[in-house]
Amino acid sequence: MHHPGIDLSGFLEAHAKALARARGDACPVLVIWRQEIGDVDPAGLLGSLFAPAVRAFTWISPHRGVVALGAAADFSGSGTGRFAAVRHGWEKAVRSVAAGAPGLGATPSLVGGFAFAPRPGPLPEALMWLPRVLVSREPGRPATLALGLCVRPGDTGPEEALRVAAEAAALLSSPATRPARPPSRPAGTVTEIPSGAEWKALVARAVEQIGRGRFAKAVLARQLRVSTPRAADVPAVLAALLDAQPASTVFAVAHDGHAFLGATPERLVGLHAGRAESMSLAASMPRGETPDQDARLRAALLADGKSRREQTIVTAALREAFHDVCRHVTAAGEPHVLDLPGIRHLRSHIVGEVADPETASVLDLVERLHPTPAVGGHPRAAALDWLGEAEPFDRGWYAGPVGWMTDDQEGDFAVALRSAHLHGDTATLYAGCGIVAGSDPDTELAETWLKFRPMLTALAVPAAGPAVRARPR
Ligand SMILES: C=C(O[C@H]1C=CC=C(C(=O)O)[C@@H]1O)C(=O)O
Repeated sequence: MHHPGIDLSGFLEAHAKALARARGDACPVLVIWRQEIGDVDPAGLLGSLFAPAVRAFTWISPHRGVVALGAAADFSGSGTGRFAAVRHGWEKAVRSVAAGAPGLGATPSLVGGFAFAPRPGPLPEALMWLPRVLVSREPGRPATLALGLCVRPGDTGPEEALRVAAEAAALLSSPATRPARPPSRPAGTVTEIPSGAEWKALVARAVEQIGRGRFAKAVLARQLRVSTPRAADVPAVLAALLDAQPASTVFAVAHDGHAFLGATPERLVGLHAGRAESMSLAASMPRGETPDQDARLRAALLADGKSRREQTIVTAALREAFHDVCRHVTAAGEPHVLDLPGIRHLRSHIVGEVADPETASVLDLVERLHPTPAVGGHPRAAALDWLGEAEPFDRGWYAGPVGWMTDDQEGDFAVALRSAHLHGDTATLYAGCGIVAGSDPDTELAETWLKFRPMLTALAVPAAGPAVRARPR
């Protein structure tokens, strides 16, 4: 890996100006220093990112890699206003930011995400932050480095800036090798919450509620709690996910001794140069064992009326939300099949131009879209109400928005699916299934195992055990 050194004098100059301003105005000033650093692969830095008690972030999609270390300033919020609170907090902060290299302003500044529901859990219900060190790269372009720092009126000199620069230098000079996969180890105990039988009964209850007209679709989730002999190695799990799921977005948030990570195929929304993009992803089918069987299952998914209805509900909701804030909305009526290792889904794209790019914020789009009927249900309120009664756990950050944004309120958020929450020696995995009229409890239960499997494999939990062996259809 070859990269130009950090422009320390430029960063220190920006810091000195910010310090003068902080003293003059008697209030803190944020500094963001950006520069191009050439040929640096964010995924190659994962091995040095996840030290205990350090805030860290990863978001690596086929179109952008972002890794970040430490936090210079947090932006949070609570309750139903949490998205707007982060948006306004960041808007206000940006007005007084002292930024170097403004030409690189379209690169990520804030990273983080949101819990599924507006409720605090082990991780906050909303947490976006300005990292101390952020490396970002789009394929075919040089990587950029962003250094973040909060300068306070009482600061005496550049010590903190020098520490940030040293953290960046240490990260960039870390060996650019992906960590080795962890050796397979005994699973310890695996607990299903709720049990397979109980969850199937809930699926049947959802179908009954649908029959009574309470809602048309609800995405019912369950947990797998895996306790392992020792804490999982986050970089190794991420490396395994990157290897196995190249078409997905591999993400991780480490905060306060908790890590939440996964490899999701679903993009919630991206806003770039005034163009908003989302996807309608729903309905699942396993991959075949042979090319012939695989082709048959693929055709069966496209032809399956129940699957098509399940996905159409998502497309319609996205289209409606896009029409509220965008013009020239295009949403393909016919879905494509997204083939992933072990599983496939129906997918279609929704694109629009935001009506007012000057005032648009990706967080406004996130707020409007989340939770889509791919993870909540339809109608939204009725489905969420029932899920709140039915699911015997809090979803935490599972199925919530996780991503990044720029100084200009553009950015990209994925839906945190195929994910796990790691704390100590416990990994809590999540999987949910869209239930509509005609859903079959046995098939849905088998589908949860298809969705758990990539994370179980990445955690090196042996694929034995009666439940893990269960195969659908
Ligand atoms: C809710 C999940 O998947 C969603 C995305 C694609 C297909 C889905 C399904 O077939 O039910 C779900 O709507 C999950 O993976 O936990």
